[in-house]
Amino acid sequence: MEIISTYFKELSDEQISQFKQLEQLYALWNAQINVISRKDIETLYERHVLHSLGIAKVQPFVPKSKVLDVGTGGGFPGIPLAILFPETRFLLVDSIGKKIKVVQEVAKALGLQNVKAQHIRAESVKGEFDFIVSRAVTNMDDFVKWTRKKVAKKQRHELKNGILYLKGGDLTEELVNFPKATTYNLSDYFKEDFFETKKVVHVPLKFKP
Ligand SMILES: C[S@@+](CC[C@H](N)C(=O)[O-])C[C@H]1O[C@@H](n2cnc3c(N)ncnc32)[C@H](O)[C@@H]1O
Repeated sequence: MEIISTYFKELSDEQISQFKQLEQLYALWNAQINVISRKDIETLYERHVLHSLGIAKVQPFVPKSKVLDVGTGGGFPGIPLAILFPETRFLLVDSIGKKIKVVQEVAKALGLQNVKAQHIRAESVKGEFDFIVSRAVTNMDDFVKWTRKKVAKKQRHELKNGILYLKGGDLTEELVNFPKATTYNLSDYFKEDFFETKKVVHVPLKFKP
């Protein structure tokens, strides 16, 4: 847990308590429904929580903004971001119902009022969002097809509305169709080896009615 307060120094007592509770909650739920690999539970704070919060280093969310997490699995990156940004509204979706059940239980146990979790395929989600976040779901071509009509018109952040995707490795080929994409290295923010190849990709998307 210390790793989180090292990189995020302004946490309230409530946020610290919520981050602390994650270890127990995921140990409990992961034993019933495998949402993260068993060995990853030991590195939960580095590889799941801090990794998710990499998005916040690239673009902090402002109050009243709306964020969609596509293919959230057990709640990553959506749950850590929802703790960090209690005034942003998060919709976490996944096509597997039992994973959404875990997300709902975790959000309830933490008392997160700003999280809704829905069992639905990304393609069927209705609504408009400032940003669509994700990790480990699909390639950028498909992801853009799923999400391009879900971007809000009103611009409230420094970065243009669109996608903030946690990815790793060499993305040259994957991003060839997205000349406006910008890649941010998480190693610029976090010193742990795990982040050496990890990135946040920002793809601005125009509002489409
Ligand atoms: C590898 S897991 C990643 C989970 C989580 N984002 C993480 O990083 O821990 C991929 C998740 O995407 C979900 N998924 C795949 N295609 C989807 C779609 N079209 N709509 C919603 N969820 C989808 C899967 O059910 C699965 O839970």
